[in-house]
Amino acid sequence: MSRSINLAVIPGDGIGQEVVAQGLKVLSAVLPQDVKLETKAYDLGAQRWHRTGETLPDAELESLKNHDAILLGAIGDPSVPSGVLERGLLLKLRFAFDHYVNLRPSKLFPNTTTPLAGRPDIDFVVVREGTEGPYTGNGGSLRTGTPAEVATEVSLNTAYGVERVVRDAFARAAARPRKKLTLVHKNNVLVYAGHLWKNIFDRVAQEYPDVTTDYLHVDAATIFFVTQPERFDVIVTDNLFGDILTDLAAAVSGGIGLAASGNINPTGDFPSMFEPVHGSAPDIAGTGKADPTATILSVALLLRHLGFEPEAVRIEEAVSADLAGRDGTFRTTDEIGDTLAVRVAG
Ligand SMILES: NC(=O)C1=CN([C@@H]2O[C@H](COP(=O)(O)OP(=O)(O)OC[C@H]3O[C@@H](n4cnc5c(N)ncnc54)[C@H](O)[C@@H]3O)[C@@H](O)[C@H]2O)C=CC1
Ligand SMILES: CC(C)CC(=O)C(=O)O
Ligand SMILES: [Mg+2]
Repeated sequence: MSRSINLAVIPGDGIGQEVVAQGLKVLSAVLPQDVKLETKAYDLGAQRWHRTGETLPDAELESLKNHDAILLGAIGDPSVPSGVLERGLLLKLRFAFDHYVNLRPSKLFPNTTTPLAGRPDIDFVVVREGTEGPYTGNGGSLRTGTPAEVATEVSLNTAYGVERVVRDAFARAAARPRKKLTLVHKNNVLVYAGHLWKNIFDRVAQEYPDVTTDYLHVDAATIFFVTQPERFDVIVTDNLFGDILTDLAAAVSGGIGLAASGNINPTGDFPSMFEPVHGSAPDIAGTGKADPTATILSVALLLRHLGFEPEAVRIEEAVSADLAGRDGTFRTTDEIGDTLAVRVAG
């Protein structure tokens, strides 16, 4: 049987371009010869916007649908008004392709730095809702720019949207050895959205008697991410809380340069999109300091999603071995990519 991967690549802005180049290098190196890899690069991001004023034209959105998956670097640049690309390109993709499961695993690899005492055993996954919450653009501003300005940014939560992501999280928890699922929200204050989440969570829990469940308010969850991260196995939460918690998760488990993610469309109606958790890091773009490992681990998630499990494991093992061997000597983005490409090929 001949196998192939038809991959869309959106390098995007800042370090996005640098880390995606390394991700592709490792992807090419890990694939067996009988797998045909076709890539198509999409020129989307700040440069395109400056040139044409476009963020994500319909023709490109249509074309992106024809791929097996998307590899994205990062979107956003200080030269573009805040939100234009983040909303008009990145979130537009996540919403248009119904990426309702934003999967963000955290693992403390050997020999990596953590600010936490005692190197706790961190191995959890955040299932962040990806299409609703306060990120839908459901807001507005009155008397803009005046001292009497009023702004709203309403969090949208539908029973349909919450139930499908909660179900996905229960299924993931049931498939893991510890079988534990924590709902994180803020239902002591956000009573409407919070109770919708909690009620659906409790109802679906009845179908999973083997899964231990837990609930934490998001503020308390931040305490436990730092003091007791080993208590977490699978976490399900809304779009905003999940965004914030996963940067914190990255910071305690080796750094933002190691944090991978997948924007999954579980129904397979649209291509899923894989990207590092971090952004375009304008402060280090062009310096060679960007760690491409997060993107390379996102490539592993992409391969697993497409059914290339052995290749995904090879990348994860190569990263683990590479991190174990790091002695603190600075290596450029390219050097890390080259090393990992050699490791996965060997
Ligand atoms: N998925 C995406 O495309 C995302 C885009 N952004 C956008 O990126 C731009 C910058 O956002 P920030 O808030 O500064 O977040 P950021 O994640 O780009 O950077 C935060 C800090 O982490 C460091 N960092 C990030 N990735 C790193 C890597 N691979 N290796 C080493 N250090 C790394 C940066 O140097 C910076 O000090 C903004 O325009 C923002 O909207 C932010 C987050 C996600
Ligand atoms: C730039 C945001 C829209 C995305 C973000 O910070 C994230 O998905 O982690
Ligand atoms: Mg974020």
